[in-house]
Formats: sequence, structure tokens, C-alpha cells
Amino acid sequence: MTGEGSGDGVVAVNGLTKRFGPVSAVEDLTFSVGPGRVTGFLGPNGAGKTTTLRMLLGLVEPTSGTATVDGHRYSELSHPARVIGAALEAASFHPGRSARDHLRVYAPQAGVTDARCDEVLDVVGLAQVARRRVGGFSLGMRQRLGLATTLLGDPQVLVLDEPANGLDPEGIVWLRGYLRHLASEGRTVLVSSHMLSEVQQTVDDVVIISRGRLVHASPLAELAARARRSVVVTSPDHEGLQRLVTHRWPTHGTDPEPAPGRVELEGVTAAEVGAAAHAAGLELHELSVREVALEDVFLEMTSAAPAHEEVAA
Ligand SMILES: Nc1ncnc2c1ncn2[C@@H]1O[C@H](COP(=O)(O)OP(=O)(O)OP(=O)(O)O)[C@@H](O)[C@H]1O
Repeated sequence: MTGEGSGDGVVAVNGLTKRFGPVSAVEDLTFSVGPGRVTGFLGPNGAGKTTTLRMLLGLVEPTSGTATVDGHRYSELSHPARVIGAALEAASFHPGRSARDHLRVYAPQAGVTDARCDEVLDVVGLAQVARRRVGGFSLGMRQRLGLATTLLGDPQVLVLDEPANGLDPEGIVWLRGYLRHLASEGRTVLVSSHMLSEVQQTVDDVVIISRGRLVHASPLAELAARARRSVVVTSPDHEGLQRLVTHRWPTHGTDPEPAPGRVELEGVTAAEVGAAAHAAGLELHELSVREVALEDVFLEMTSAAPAHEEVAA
């Protein structure tokens, strides 16, 4: 790549804030996304993902802070389509237009020829239906066409909002592979989703927001290390159970508000707990292993954040 678009490919969000009247949709958000990796931009519905991406793409003016790509705001880019390609939400397509004609409308804007339109249709698997009217396309086909549109200018940075929506299982597998391929070419790939499990097999890094604020940013592996198993133990002898735990595993409890007669322990096995209870003559009613999946870690993180701040307009 030469000229614009050969920058560092870094998406940098710094102190980004957006208020809609009294609602703070995005509040003092800071993170960066690097090239050669697929990054999941995650948060529950209404967390502020779309607003953040819209600010990055110059569609919404920040109240304060900056969102840049290659160190520039979107409005400062002379050839934005070569730098950043984005598919936000379900793009609207003219139903009477063919897939090919849809792309040809965008081609001059992206500074590319009609041949490039055919190329990207081929890449996303729509070459066979290039001349069919978009009105008859399934949601999955529309998603592919949206992706094709973002690829027109061969941008270094790709921003995709919930790209797996509407894709069938085969399409999802294809998308995963394709996003990984784009990252392996040194591109920056930012994919938003409200479910970690949806992108878990695709992303290298995660940026998690909740109620407009950053709650976590790290490689996925670091987050995965938080997924854990615990042992749930209940006994009708509340005091006996408490005595046993305090004596044997004083630091292994995980439950911030333990209920009488119930403990949840980490770093021990059910067999160890069973043996100790047996030795202590303690009657148990439950001894079970609880898997805390990665999605649960994500849900815990995003539900614990403070509510959207109401600010003075
Ligand atoms: N134009 C607007 N006017 C007023 N409030 C808005 C506007 N756009 C977004 N909001 C509010 O800002 C908050 C964040 O919304 P946003 O759409 O960015 O979240 P999201 O994470 O993208 O959610 P989803 O996954 O549901 O699209 C929500 O409370 C939303 O109601």
C-alpha cells in the first residue's frame, strides 16, 4: 500500500465522551486497537458501541475527546475509503439495485474501478448473484454485501458492527476465517458484538465497555484466564460447614455474600471437600462443580458497572 492508508493502522480512542442531552452514551473512553489482530469491541445492548464507532467514522461529533485512525480524525483523511472501511448495523440497500450496481455506486467515492467491484463480490462469495436484485437477498447475503462495500478501497482498518448477524453456520465459519486472513495481512480488524461467545473463536484482543465506560481491555487469553471452576458445598449444619471452611480453606471462598449453609470454593476439588467433610463428620446436601464460563466472566463484568450517568445538559 502506498500513500494514505500506509499509516500505522492504529485506532486510538482517547478520553472519548458523548452526551445526548442528559444521557452520557460514552464516558471518558480510552483504548487503542492495533494492526495484525482481530479485536472484539464488546458490550451489552446500549453500552455505547455504535456511538463510539460512529464517532470514529465522523458520523457523530464527540462532546469531548478524540477517536483517530493513523493519528488522524476521520474528517482529516483525504481518502477515507483507503484507510478505513466500515459496515455499521444493517446497511440499507436500494432493493431494486443489483449487488454489482450497489457497489458501482460506491466505487467512484472509494476511487476504484468496476473491476474492483467484481473482485470484492468474489471475495465475499457473492459472484454468482452479482446481478440479482438486493431486494431478494437474505440477511446473510446483505451482510456479505456490506462487507464487500467496506473492502472496496482496500482499507488497512476494518470496522464491522455485529457482522455475524444473519449468517448461517457456514457463513459464520467463513467470516471467522476471512477476518483472521485480513488480520494476517497486517490489517486492523475491529468487530463489535454484544456477545463474547459470538466472537470468542475469532478475536485476539477484547475491549469491553458497559454503560459507556471501559471495563476491560486485554488479549483474549488474559480474560480467558479468569474463567474458572468452583466447588459449591451446602450443609444443614451451617456452623459446622463454616468451621471446616475457616479451618481448611480460609482464603478459597468466592461468594461475596455467602448464604448460611452454603459456600463456593475455588482452587479445591470436590473430592478434597468431600473427604474433609467426611473426616469431620459433616453432613453435606450438595457438593457440585460449577463452571464459570468466559461468557459469565463477561456478563459479570458488564453488569457490575455503574449505571449510565445522568449529567447536567
Ligand atoms: N441519537 C441519540 N439520541 C439520544 N440517545 C442516544 C442516541 N444514540 C444513542 N443513544 C443512547 O446512548 C446509549 C448507547 O447507545 P449505542 O447505540 O451506542 O449502544 P450500543 O452498545 O451500540 O447498543 P446496541 O448493541 O443495542 O446497538 C443508549 O442509552 C442509547 O439510548
